[in-house]
Amino acid sequence: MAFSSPKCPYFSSHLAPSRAPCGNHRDRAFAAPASLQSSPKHLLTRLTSQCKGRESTVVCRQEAAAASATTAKETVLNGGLPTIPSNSKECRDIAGISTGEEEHTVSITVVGASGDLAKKKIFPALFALYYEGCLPKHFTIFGYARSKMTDAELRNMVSKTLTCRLDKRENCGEKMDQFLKRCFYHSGQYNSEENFADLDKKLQEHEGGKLSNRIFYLSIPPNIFIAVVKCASKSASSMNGWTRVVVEKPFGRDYESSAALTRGLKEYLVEDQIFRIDHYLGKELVENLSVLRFSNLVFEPLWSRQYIRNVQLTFSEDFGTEGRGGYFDNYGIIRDVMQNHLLQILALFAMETPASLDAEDLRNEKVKVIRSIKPLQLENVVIGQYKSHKKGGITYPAYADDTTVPSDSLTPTFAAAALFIDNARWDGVPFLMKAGKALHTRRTEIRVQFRHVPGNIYKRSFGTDLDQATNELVIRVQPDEAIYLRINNKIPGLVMRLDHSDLNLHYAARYSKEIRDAYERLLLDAIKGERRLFIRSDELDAAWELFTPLLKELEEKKVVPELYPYGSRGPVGAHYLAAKYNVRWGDTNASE
Ligand SMILES: NC(=O)C1=CN([C@@H]2O[C@H](COP(=O)(O)OP(=O)(O)OC[C@H]3O[C@@H](n4cnc5c(N)ncnc54)[C@H](OP(=O)(O)O)[C@@H]3O)[C@@H](O)[C@H]2O)C=CC1
Ligand SMILES: O=C1O[C@H](COP(=O)(O)O)[C@@H](O)[C@H](O)[C@H]1O
Repeated sequence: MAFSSPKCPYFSSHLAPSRAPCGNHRDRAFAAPASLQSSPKHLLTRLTSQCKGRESTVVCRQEAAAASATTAKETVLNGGLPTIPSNSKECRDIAGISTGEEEHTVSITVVGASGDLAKKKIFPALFALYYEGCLPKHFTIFGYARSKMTDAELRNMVSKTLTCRLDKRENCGEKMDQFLKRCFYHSGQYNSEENFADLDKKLQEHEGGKLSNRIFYLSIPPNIFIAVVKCASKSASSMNGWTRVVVEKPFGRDYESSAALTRGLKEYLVEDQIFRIDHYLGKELVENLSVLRFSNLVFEPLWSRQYIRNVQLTFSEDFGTEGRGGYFDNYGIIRDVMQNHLLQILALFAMETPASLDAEDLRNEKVKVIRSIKPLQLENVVIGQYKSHKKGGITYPAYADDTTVPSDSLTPTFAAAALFIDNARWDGVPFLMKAGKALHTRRTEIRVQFRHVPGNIYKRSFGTDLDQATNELVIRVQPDEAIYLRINNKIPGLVMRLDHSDLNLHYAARYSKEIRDAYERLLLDAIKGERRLFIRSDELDAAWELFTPLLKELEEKKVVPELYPYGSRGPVGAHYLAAKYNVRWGDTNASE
């Protein structure tokens, strides 16, 4: 069975039944009539000739597939495999592509292969999957970009960023060579159907007439997403298997541009083919959030306004936007981190229990809770921008010192916000978000501060500051992944003195395994067709609906960000904001 390699446990173990790909067959736009499945080459010729010259090749292909489906009653199109009921073993196999290894191929085209993300994340993640035996037997990776490069040059470029697992290094060099032999390059324009048709020919050669499944990973600036999707769908989509498109953020810069992007994508794709990446969803501890909540009796009953005083979601980086100023100045930290990464974490934290782990059930709950968030008020938001700072003989630059940033830029590099969820579970509980660049440390965490113990008989032992004595649950997403619960205990001895201690699940101590990069998990899921960790379009709409009015107000009123020194803890305003809701940021304690 393909993909059920004994070395790669992920296909069998955590593959939640995925109804979407089998239940509604929405991948049809790029699929093939079953009657023709036995002869992909024949199919290719037929469909191409039928659709040639038609205004919408995609629609033409859909029609061809639909017509064939009515004649061949037992037909199905996702991957050209037989119809099977939702949630069945076979359905999972289709989602996981684990049918006859010899008959199918997966081709992954990294569009924008010459770029930073491709080099830094995508190729290394693909190699890590290969190294673990998680890619199918017949796979091919193509880099696509305008830069002129030979296959050898691509391989040379890619080889510089591949690394071996710390915990498994055997045969690494050999594996790298084998992996690189499966990587190819095709140079082309992003808006040229002809260039994509040439790519298609090369892909077909590699597929060798086998059932073809294709992923296009759009690692390019968003203004060219639609041109690429149009060309890829018209000229290089699979004729007899599935075609999926992985889309990188940013998905627009406000509600309108995001909706326009979605509309543009949906001219050529159906929703189930679109895999919008928010790489924070692929982070180990973000995925673990639901496990923590829903599989531990000790937490779920406490997960509400009754016991939780506030929730803090913080993202901080100890470096600025150097080298990315041009991109960043058009977006700012609210769009770059809050509207996506932190909001997604909030949604997972605060949602109701999904009916199942099915992607649609989970995403339904996330959408619901995002929609329940009260409109963001300007007075509940603080923005900042880092300024130059000299420390230890080094001068750290101001954001506006970047030559690609206008010197009078008002773009926030820091933001803090208080959000409130208008539902029975969370009424009145402040969810405080804080995200910033060029701060004193790099850390992402979720911090839950519980209420005071009512009528606490030990209150005298805590002095006047009862907040110091409340329990805190911290999920440290990165670095040094950990989940710890702060409790009160007696200091051993004959006198009654209390202390705070942490019950600590420290991943490095508990597990010898390296934590996987988020892109590995997400790429694997895209190959399997597992959509749980990808953003659905209505989720995206809800996220933009929440943030767009605030962003517009900030821009229209030209709100001036509070300056904070590079390497500091950010603007003081963030503390006043928290204090307004009787909250103290937990990450500002000296011990943190
Ligand atoms: N880099 C990162 O860490 C992250 C990136 N992202 C997103 O991922 C995507 C890719 O990021 P990244 O690799 O940094 O981007 P790059 O700016 O490096 O662009 C990728 C490739 O796209 C082509 N390209 C760049 N600008 C243009 C343009 N104006 N018109 C046409 N083609 C262009 C270039 O290839 P060529 O000239 O060879 O065609 C370039 O190598 C972007 O959407 C980005 O926002 C998201 C999260 C993190
Ligand atoms: O999406 C983004 O994320 C990175 C941070 O990602 P991480 O995995 O390194 O934590 C951030 O630096 C960047 O500004 C943003 O676009």
